[in-house]
Amino acid sequence: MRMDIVREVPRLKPRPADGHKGTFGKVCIVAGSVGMAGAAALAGRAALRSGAGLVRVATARSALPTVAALEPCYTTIALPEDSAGRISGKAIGVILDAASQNDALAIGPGLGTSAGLRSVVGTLVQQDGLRLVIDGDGLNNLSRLPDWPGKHRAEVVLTPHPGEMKRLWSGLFREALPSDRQEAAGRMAQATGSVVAFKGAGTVVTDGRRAYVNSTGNPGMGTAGSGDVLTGIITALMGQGLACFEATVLGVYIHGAAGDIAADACGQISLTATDIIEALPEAFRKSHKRI
Ligand SMILES: NC(=O)C1=CN([C@@H]2O[C@H](COP(=O)(O)OP(=O)(O)OC[C@H]3O[C@@H](n4cnc5c(N)ncnc54)[C@H](OP(=O)(O)O)[C@@H]3O)[C@@H](O)[C@H]2O)[C@@H](O)CC1
Ligand SMILES: Nc1ncnc2c1ncn2[C@@H]1O[C@H](COP(=O)(O)OP(=O)(O)O)[C@@H](O)[C@H]1O
Repeated sequence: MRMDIVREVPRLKPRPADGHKGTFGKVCIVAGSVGMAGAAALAGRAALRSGAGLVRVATARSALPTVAALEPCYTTIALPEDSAGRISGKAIGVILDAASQNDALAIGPGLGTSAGLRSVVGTLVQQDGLRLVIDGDGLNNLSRLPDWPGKHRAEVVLTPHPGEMKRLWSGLFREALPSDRQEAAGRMAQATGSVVAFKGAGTVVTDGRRAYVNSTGNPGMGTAGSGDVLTGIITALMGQGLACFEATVLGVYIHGAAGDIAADACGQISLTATDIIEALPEAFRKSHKRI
């Protein structure tokens, strides 16, 4: 597969002097469940540290007090839940309202999987004009909807790790996942009309035409919640007006750079996803010297 290799990482524009929180993007993150409130908080907090003007975290009603207590700077939206404390299919109306009121929406971190969640994700990908990041269990629910690429109208970014990629792949293709990561990501992007960030050492970002292979990051980032942080970063960059491919390239680069700064400070062994968020200010300042 031939794709143009992108080597330059995009940058955010300097902030206008009269900018305000409405200028820098409203984003909503649909995430979390009882037992995985942390995933929602990590994504929401990472979005704040990545420059979104307003961050809303929509989560299962029972998980909300925990999610809200973990960070005072985002607001929260309580969603109807099922008996296991996962967001239920009945939440779709509130989620569609949130989608129409925000510049970008993410769904997935810590959701769990269920028929109700599958129908929520399936409905979201069909929304014209929606800019949507799908991660974690959002991808696991999506992989059980084999006909979604033919129906999708939203601008979609998929951020699978190898386990999620395998599930997505077997849902769409009757063949094994190619061992070449760039080929796998490129074919997934072409078949689905999405931007794909195939995560791992040397994350590949592609829209099926262009490919970027990331050089930042380290094995210390193989730690619970690290990918939830990436979701928040990419969503915030989309909220600030970057196109899906550019936001994903910059997001993956900054996430790895923050992971490298965090590893310098506390070592790869002790590094946690929270440390990556704490290192985002330095990662942005190094790469955006004038902002
Ligand atoms: N604090 C919280 O609330 C947290 C909540 N979280 C939330 O949990 C949800 C489930 O996500 P998850 O990734 O833990 O489970 P899942 O999708 O079954 O994947 C595991 C499978 O994939 C594979 N695999 C993974 N990476 C691989 C790699 N690099 N290379 C190769 N294989 C790899 C792995 O294979 P194995 O190595 O075990 O053979 C295993 O089979 C999700 O919504 C997330 O947001 C988490 O973020 C944690 C913190
Ligand atoms: N060896 C590595 N080198 C660089 N980045 C890594 C490495 N291992 C993991 N990462 C990054 O850490 C993140 C892990 O995400 P993910 O597996 O989704 O974690 P979680 O589901 O726990 O949030 C990805 O962005 C991945 O690229």
